[in-house]
Amino acid sequence: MISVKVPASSANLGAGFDCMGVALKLYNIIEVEEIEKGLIITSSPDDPSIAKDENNLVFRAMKTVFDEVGWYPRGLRINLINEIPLTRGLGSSAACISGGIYAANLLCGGKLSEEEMIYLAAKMEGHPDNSTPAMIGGLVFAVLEDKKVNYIKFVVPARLKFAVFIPDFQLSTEYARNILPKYIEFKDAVFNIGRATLFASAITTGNYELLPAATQDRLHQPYRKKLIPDFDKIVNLSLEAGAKGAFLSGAGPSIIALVDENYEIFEQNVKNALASMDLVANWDFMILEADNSGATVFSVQSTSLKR
Ligand SMILES: Nc1ncnc2c1ncn2[C@@H]1O[C@H](COP(=O)(O)OP(=O)(O)O)[C@@H](O)[C@H]1O
Ligand SMILES: N[C@@H](CCOP(=O)(O)O)C(=O)O
Repeated sequence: MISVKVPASSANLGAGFDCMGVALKLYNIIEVEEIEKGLIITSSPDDPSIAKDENNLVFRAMKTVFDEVGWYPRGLRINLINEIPLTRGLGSSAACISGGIYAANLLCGGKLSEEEMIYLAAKMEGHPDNSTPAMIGGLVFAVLEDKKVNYIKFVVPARLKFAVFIPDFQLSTEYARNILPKYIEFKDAVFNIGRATLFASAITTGNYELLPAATQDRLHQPYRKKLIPDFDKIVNLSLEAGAKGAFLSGAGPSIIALVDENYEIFEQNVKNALASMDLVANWDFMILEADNSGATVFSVQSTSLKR
């Protein structure tokens, strides 16, 4: 059996719609093994929205690898141990896709290169901003091209923390993409290019004072925040408590605030405020570090059946 550990991820990071994302230290584990025949899928905690047949996202990701390399297991057992909350903007689907591709590649003897896996994952997800950090870790700047992903991975220092606010309701990425406008104004495109460029420079040079300005967005948040009660309240709370920027995580509904080494004071202030605020949803709160490793093998026992 092969066990693969794959991180959550937060995409967009403010202005970098579909091209920036970071892996986070919150993990799903995918255990796979070749069996004589059939497909057995188990999941814990169990969730009715997780398919247990060929529609399962991890299985579908694995199948893209088998189709690509022309090797198929006789049968397959998949066990999913999930820590990443579903449909909350923390890359649960990217974790399934990148982790499934990574596990399938191990099962078939490592026929695909890392670049090929990154491309297959981004193609399946439709954008590379979650799938690439889920695969290789770090904070990634990535563009999906015709046949490859062009990307740069930045190894995130431990002093930068990610304060994650997770509400008790879901928002599917598909839905949150469909409500975006087909066209945007030229000035909004200019606004975002400036902020995304500033973010890339500020984060890689450690100029965190620029992050509140660099994480502003006009491409997706103005439209999506209407679907997220409390969005402005949580963002303002974070900024008042000293965050270096606060924004929607991926398509939402989770919100992320960037915090530096003063995170313990930030954490205390936020927890106190959350307890007394009048909010529509219940918001879970946790402080995470970036994961700089991506999908990794947890353990390998025997891999596939003898042929
Ligand atoms: N652990 C899992 N196992 C199987 N499918 C999953 C798992 N996690 C997420 N999914 C699939 O991904 C969907 C959520 O994807 P999406 O709407 O993109 O949200 P997210 O922001 O969490 O990636 C779920 O409805 C489910 O179909
Ligand atoms: N760039 C995408 C990112 C979606 O991330 P998810 O974690 O919400 O699936 C978008 O904003 O649609």
